[in-house]
Amino acid sequence: MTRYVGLIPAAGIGARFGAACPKQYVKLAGKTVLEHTVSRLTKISVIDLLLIVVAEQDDYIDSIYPAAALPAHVHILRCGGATRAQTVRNGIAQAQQQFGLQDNDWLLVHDAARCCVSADSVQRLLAATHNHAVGGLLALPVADTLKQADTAQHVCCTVNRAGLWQAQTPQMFRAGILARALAQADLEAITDESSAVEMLGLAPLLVSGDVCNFKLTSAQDAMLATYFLQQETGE
Ligand SMILES: Nc1ccn([C@@H]2O[C@H](COP(=O)(O)OP(=O)(O)OP(=O)(O)O)[C@@H](O)[C@H]2O)c(=O)n1
Ligand SMILES: C[C@](O)(CO)[C@H](O)COP(=O)(O)O
Repeated sequence: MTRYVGLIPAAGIGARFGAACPKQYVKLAGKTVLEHTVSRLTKISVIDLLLIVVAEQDDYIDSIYPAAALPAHVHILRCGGATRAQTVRNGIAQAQQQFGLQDNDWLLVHDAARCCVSADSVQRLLAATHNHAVGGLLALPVADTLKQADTAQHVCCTVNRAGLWQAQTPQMFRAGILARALAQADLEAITDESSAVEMLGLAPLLVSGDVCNFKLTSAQDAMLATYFLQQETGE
């Protein structure tokens, strides 16, 4: 039977965020970013295995999730890599060995840093892709006019935004396709799963996401994320 497996890359250092700890461990609306993200994905009932991939030397995770604190289908893997793509590749490899991840299983890769993802948007992705030959990702059509900057940060041209989308996560692919794509890709160069799959000559489906599913990247994002999180908890 095909499984739906969630994989949360949570091994970054949050350099652009600039906090004293990696941004996935920053507290917003009473819980860490990671706890919010995990809580949202555990609400997706079709996901029957959820893997949190942290850095091998992660000093934070055990205090947040003491051994018995996680639901039975949620597991922590200490195999994060130097890049996000390496973290995902390492997580897939360990999932194959430790949890019998099969090529036909669906894998939903979701950034720990996207802690405001809505269950509705994940359900839209699941509904749109569960019979799709390749898989797909949540994304937003570009709404602003886009400028290409020169080295002096002056406008050198305006980019035609027609047909341009901003990729979000989850990005959902059959485990076999994604494993093959990541085995062939330059893991220092790609910044999402879809780009590796595209390099196989495949065309992932774009599924409309939500503006609240933005990625916590710099410190100024914390206020907006807190706002969205408080809407959810009604605080
Ligand atoms: N080697 C890495 C780098 C990133 N990530 C994860 O990938 C997601 C998106 O990456 P990004 O926003 O770039 O996070 P950081 O790499 O931590 O941020 P920065 O680039 O500012 O250091 C985050 O949840 C991050 O924890 C990861 O698992 N392994
Ligand atoms: C995967 C991603 O969130 C899609 O927009 C984005 O590519 C991650 O980029 P980052 O530089 O690792 O944050």
